[in-house]
Amino acid sequence: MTKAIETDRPEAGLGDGRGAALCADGVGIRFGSFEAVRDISLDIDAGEFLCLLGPSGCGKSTLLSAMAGFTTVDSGSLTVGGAPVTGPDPDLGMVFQSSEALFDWMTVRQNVVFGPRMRGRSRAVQAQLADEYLGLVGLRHCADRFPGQLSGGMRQRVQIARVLANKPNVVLMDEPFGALDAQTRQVMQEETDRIWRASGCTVVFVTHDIDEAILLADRIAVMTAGPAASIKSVYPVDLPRPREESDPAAVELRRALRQDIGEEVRKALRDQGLDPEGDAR
Ligand SMILES: Nc1ncnc2c1ncn2[C@@H]1O[C@H](COP(=O)(O)OP(=O)(O)OP(=O)(O)O)[C@@H](O)[C@H]1O
Repeated sequence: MTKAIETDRPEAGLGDGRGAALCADGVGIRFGSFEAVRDISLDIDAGEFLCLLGPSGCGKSTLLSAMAGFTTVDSGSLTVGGAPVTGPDPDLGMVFQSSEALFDWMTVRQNVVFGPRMRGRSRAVQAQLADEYLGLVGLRHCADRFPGQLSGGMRQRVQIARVLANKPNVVLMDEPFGALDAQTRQVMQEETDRIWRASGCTVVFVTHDIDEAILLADRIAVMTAGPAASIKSVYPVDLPRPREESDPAAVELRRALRQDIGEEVRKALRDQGLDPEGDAR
């Protein structure tokens, strides 16, 4: 008799990790009387890596949080694979800046398989997922350690593995490497490029760092200064991967982005009553 073998096929409604298109159409978000973002429209292709750049406080995290279903939109719509975002969903994975998002009392392996375990996957499937995704982020040897026993960069890798173990079609990353030292950050950027190419999912990545965006993105969307922030411009990044900072096209793109974002930062400072040109006089 042939014994049925449980495969790792996603149950209905969950992602297959292959990427899904994400569409923001006229999105507006308010916090009481404060209008954070206004009329944001973005079409992100399945499997695309999009970076969101903009001045501090413009609304990048707010927009990402709405994409993740944590914040409701007041106008317009957000869809993933054509279906409206109505709340948090394992198909939309979120990687936070702080690795405090990990469960300190669980081992690395238990953290990684938390989502599949909650959805009742068998122990065999959980073991397979832990092995696959800890392997992808290079941490198989740390499976039995606790998050407190890992470095900041390793904890961020565990967060990424935990999100990918849900096989999301879209991964949202909110300044995931902002708290890391420069060397670890560089390694994590290279790892992210490799992991994203291996997984095939759609990524929306918020960062302050222009070089990080040029290294990772297929396209870079620049937001205006808030309040009522919107998308100012979108730059395609037509550079071969892995990317070199010294590539003349990267140098030119960096210059254009610095100028574009610099205008918005100066505008934000003026709105706060500061005079950004004052020091130069
Ligand atoms: N829950 C909230 N209640 C009220 N205002 C909020 C709330 N969350 C965010 N804001 C405001 O919305 C604006 C956008 O904030 P957000 O954190 O999205 O900006 P950001 O671009 O991600 O900032 P940073 O780059 O500094 O992380 C800010 O003015 C912020 O004070």
